[in-house]
Amino acid sequence: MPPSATVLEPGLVVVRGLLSSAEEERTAREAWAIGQGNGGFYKDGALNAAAGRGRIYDRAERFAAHYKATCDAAVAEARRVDPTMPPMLFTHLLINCYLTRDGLMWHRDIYENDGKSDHPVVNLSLGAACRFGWKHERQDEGQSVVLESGDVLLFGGPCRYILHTIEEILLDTTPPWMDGFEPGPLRFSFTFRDAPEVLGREEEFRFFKFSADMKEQDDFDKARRDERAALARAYQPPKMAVVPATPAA
Ligand SMILES: O=C(O)CCC(=O)C(=O)O
Ligand SMILES: [Fe+2]
Repeated sequence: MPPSATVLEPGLVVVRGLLSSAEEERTAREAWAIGQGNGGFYKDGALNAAAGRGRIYDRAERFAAHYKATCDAAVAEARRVDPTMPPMLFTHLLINCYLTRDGLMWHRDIYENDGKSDHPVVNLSLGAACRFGWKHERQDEGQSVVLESGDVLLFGGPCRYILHTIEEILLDTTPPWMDGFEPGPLRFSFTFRDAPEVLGREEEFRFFKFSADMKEQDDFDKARRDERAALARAYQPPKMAVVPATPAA
């Protein structure tokens, strides 16, 4: 099946059908295996990020070459359909493993380990589907999209700093290959990031919990509001040019 891309809005694109189901299964099994070891999804016998979620964050070179190939193919496809989507260079991978229905709270990817530019965050889903919500401002009504196994969501350019949430993991919506999956139904997300600033400092971000950092989220929102207010104050309506009517000959 050739990949197909949908532009949800400029800077926000879903690419579907990049991986075969054999590739999806292989990647999920590989991620589950990496997650059991040192530097995996667990710390002191418990999942390391939340009650139902474990995470791995490390530099790109730690992972097999097919991750970069998938990321690059998704970026190329998204840029083909959306000219506002910037390029990106994959430097770090965050793998989230969700074992319960619990998703992830509203947040913006504003931290150093998320990357500091408008280059897209590239997010591959495998296993159980999820409902992904997004909006630009806190007071906006959110929109949502279901991400299924194999879907790649990219947010960059004008959407790089959107507010987003994983509303729910749909544990009963799994691809056929997950029927035989040893730990049972679960969701993986593989988030590819262009974050050259943190190369060599991966240890600092291994157990990062953004729920503890909501002040930074609030500060970011306030800075946005202030910036928009300043732009609105500085705005001068364009002067209308008065063109004299040409007298009829
Ligand atoms: O799991 C996902 O798909 C989203 C992860 C996410 O938003 C994040 O880690 O910042
Ligand atoms: Fe995020």
